[in-house]
Amino acid sequence: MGLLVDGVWQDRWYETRDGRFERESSRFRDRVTPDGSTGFKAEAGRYHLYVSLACPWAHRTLIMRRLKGLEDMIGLSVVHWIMGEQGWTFEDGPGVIADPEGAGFLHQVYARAKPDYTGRVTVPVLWDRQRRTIVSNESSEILRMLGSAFDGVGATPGDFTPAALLREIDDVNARVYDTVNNGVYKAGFATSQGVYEAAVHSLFESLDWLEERLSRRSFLVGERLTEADIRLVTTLFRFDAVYVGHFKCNLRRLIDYPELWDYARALFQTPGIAGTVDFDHIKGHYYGSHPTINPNRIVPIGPVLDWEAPARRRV
Ligand SMILES: N[C@@H](CCC(=O)N[C@@H](CS)C(=O)NCC(=O)O)C(=O)O
Repeated sequence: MGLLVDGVWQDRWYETRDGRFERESSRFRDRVTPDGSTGFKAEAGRYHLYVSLACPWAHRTLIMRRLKGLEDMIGLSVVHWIMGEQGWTFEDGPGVIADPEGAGFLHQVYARAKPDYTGRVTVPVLWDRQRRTIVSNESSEILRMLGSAFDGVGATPGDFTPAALLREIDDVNARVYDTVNNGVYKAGFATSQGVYEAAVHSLFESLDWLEERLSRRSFLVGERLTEADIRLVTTLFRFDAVYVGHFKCNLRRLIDYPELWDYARALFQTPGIAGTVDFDHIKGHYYGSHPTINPNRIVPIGPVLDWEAPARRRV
């Protein structure tokens, strides 16, 4: 694990300030648009997505690529689940899909885009084959692009951010991002008791709030699947397998929340989504890549969860 400094890889663990993990903001923030006014026009075959199947941020973009039927239009590379001294790699293994240009490490893809890049080397990455650069490495923005930019060139119809619901989607996303998606990391990477406890309390207050919300409705916003659901569920998929144990988010498990558990299964069973979930990469990554938390890298066998058990909700 490390980062690039002026294009040179340095092996370094996350630094915390007062015991607090602070997520660095993404550096590549361009946009693909239907008309190409940003310099990145939506075209079939032009873009390539780099993901880790372990990573909840990358997972959202993979789900959107699937739901919008973009698999033939946007290429895919999948890194190895272990993030070691060289960061993400393309070392061969089940489920790994190599870089089409033969990079061994993801940091080489970043350096290809910007030879003097300084910053963390994260997934997901949306790569432009034509301009040979990174369009974006910010999952929330890649998600929006995949959700609509390719509609004029053959994407599957379906709007996951309808204008009438956008304000509410953004509001739910903001709380879910801070306390749930990133909340589990704040708890897991905390290096002081107080910081850990505060993160866990905020996380479970939000899960209680989501449980209550889902007792009155099938999905987070409106009576349909929206981007807000896609953003929440990647954390729920990982919750009992990883966050309860490895990140010590153990006040309750996902399966202790009847509505959230039903909701997570309904999304899992939505055509196409189960194929994006890889519990071997998920467990192998977290338990194997964080030596300060799990120095012996032993991967627990359980929990045994029945993701195929019928859900009351239907997407
Ligand atoms: N804000 C970014 C965060 C992405 C992120 O942190 N990804 C993690 C994997 S779950 C990563 O690649 N970390 C490598 C590192 O921080 O060095 C996004 O949402 O796209």
